[in-house]
Amino acid sequence: MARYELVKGSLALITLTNPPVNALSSAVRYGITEKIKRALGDPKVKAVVICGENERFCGGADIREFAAPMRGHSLVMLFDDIEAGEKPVIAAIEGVALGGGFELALACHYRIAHSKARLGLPEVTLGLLPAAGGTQRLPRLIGIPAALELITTGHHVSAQEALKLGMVDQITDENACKMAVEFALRAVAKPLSSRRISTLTMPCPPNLDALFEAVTMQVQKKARGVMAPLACIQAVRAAATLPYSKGMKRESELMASLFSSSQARALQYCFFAQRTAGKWTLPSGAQWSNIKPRDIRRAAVIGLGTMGRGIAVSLARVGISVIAVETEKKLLETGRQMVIGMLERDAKRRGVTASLYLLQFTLSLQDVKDVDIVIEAVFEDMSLKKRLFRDLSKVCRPSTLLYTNTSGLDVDALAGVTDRPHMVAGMHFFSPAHVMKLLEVICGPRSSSETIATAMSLGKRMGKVCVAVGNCPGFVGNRMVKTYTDQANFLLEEGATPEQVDGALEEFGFAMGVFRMSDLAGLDVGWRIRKESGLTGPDVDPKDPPHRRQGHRYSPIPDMLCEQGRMGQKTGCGWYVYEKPGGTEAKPDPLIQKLLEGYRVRYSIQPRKISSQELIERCLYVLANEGFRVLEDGIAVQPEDIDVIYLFGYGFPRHRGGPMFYANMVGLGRVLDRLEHYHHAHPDVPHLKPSQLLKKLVACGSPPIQKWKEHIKTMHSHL
Ligand SMILES: CC/C=C\C=C\CC(=O)SCCNC(=O)CCNC(=O)[C@H](O)C(C)(C)COP(=O)(O)OP(=O)(O)OC[C@H]1O[C@@H](n2cnc3c(N)ncnc32)[C@H](O)[C@@H]1OP(=O)(O)O
Repeated sequence: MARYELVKGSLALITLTNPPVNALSSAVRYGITEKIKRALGDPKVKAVVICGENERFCGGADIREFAAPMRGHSLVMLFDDIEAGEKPVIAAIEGVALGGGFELALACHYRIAHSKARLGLPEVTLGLLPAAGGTQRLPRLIGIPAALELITTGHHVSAQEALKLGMVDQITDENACKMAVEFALRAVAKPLSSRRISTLTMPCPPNLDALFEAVTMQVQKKARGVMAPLACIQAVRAAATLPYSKGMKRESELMASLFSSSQARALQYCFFAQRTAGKWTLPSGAQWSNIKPRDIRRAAVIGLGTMGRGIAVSLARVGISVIAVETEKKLLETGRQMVIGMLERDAKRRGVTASLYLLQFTLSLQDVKDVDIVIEAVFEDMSLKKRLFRDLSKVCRPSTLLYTNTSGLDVDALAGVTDRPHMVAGMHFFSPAHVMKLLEVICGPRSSSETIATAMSLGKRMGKVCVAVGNCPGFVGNRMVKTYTDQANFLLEEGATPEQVDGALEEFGFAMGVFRMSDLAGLDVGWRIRKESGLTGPDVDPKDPPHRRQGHRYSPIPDMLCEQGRMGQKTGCGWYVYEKPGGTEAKPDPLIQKLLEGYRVRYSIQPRKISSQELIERCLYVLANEGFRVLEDGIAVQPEDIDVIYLFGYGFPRHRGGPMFYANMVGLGRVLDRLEHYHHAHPDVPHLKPSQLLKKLVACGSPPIQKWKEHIKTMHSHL
């Protein structure tokens, strides 16, 4: 796990050998400890270089080992030994030096980095803090403000930034290891005392209290209820106010309070869930590792509304040429200006040149005949989309893949009108498409493995987190979210206010509660969908009373708001009132209170005080319950896929892990009990009825989430 070589007769080269990222597993820690002892004890050795195999220094501690208490060799002791040693030790950083990997580099006397390397202390993103001296050494090296920023955000920095901040001593475009060897031989004669970071005097700014207070407020605002960033601040404060050894003790105590916390477990689950979701499998046996995606160079985007523009930008900024099609000159010109503006702003932010030459705008569908793929992003109207897909069949060359950006319509119905149903699938982007990370790739029953592989690979190229899902109304995300918003509406009927429901959800960790979010997105979006599905408007069965549809409970309150022109932020009022149309500061609206009171009187509903616990349970357990149905219906393959969709597409708080992980943390037995209780109280809400899979898992003793897949396997897959 660590290789030892004697180079040029007097230099020990220690190479970490734990692919793919040379994580500091217990075996690697043992390996380095042994090799360092050998090098420091060998009189022939005058200097030491530490590097990583496969041009990757080290990705930090082995996160998989965090599932159990840490055993084996201590990194803290190893790093103290390296730093205190009388021979210069040089870290040769290629690829990444992250977490424990960067702490290892901080314990060395010099750091040489390749110009493409990235460095950082991302522990906070895993619910932890850098507990191998990172919170004590980094502020001594680069100052408290810069260290606080890096440690509380977990941001990685480039080698160039690292050099500017003083995190590394040199950067090179050549092989960093070779460079470090030459450097080491020169360093032999130099004194080491000023190179031991733990002994350096802390550069303390005069307004220390104000600085820590400001950072604490910033962190609390950005990550409400999240423990790790606050613990990081306390650890850096210890570095600022205590001697090194006492600071280390504080660092270790704070780490102990985080290590087994539910937040740390959730955040580490998210790390692996994201990687698990990328490894898609289809029932045919086709999977990410055995199907070659097509190489995409030319794409067409049909429709230059909000979604189409974002998709065009996402494609062009990764070097794909885009033909954007609109039906009217005015719409085309507006779209063109918006896309160019977005690309230019994006390029300026990234310090690159906007690739405007990749864009072509046209009113003629004929112009897309030679593209590799088409992404349709027209209005959410099935007959319009079918017409377009028929036309695309005629216009496009036979090898062109066709994707729809529908947010919930039947992908197979669209495939069915084309001459190439196996080359049609869904690519459901989230708005704004050039910003939001999630891409649901919808696999229709006839979509070929290559069509799916190409969408997944293209999404990845665009920087998206891609999840392959099956074809059903709303797919995974929107199918589930309906149950959540329905509960929120029912809770209003029963006595809650929008601000109470939102308050509970925001306290739970959502950046925005359901009603604020609906005001931001526009209430008309859901209204149009409800009208199309016959839940409101002229197609409603006249025998249905306003609060029942198709035999189930229905809340007409959102429709009532739309009928009054309350479409959300854009009209200056929705569930809240805003200072002006387009305003963003939500204030409770007495008119909404009146509307709710009138509604309750009309339907003889006795309002009651509803606890935050009930608000959370009703909204979130029903969400997980639908997630279990999604799994049993074979629309998602594994709970990780659902959680990734919710983390990246719906703002589910990461420190709660996603709806399925959250249900698992609460305890499946408890979720089942509460759902039974609520379903008993509301028998006309089928979504509250516990799903078969939830019951099955509870009956099997509530296995850990990673094992649920074994209980789903026998069910029918739509993927
Ligand atoms: C007393 C306690 C003392 C010390 C405590 C130290 C705390 C830490 O060090 S916590 C770990 C901090 N490090 C990180 O957070 C880095 C996490 N990894 C990454 O950010 C990325 O993986 C990457 C290193 C930047 C590489 O990215 P990429 O090239 O895109 O590859 P991936 O697909 O992400 O990863 C490949 C493969 O490696 C697995 N992996 C990555 N890092 C770790 C790790 N630190 N521990 C265990 N496994 C790791 C990752 O899951 C992938 O595995 P698959 O099986 O292929 O999914």
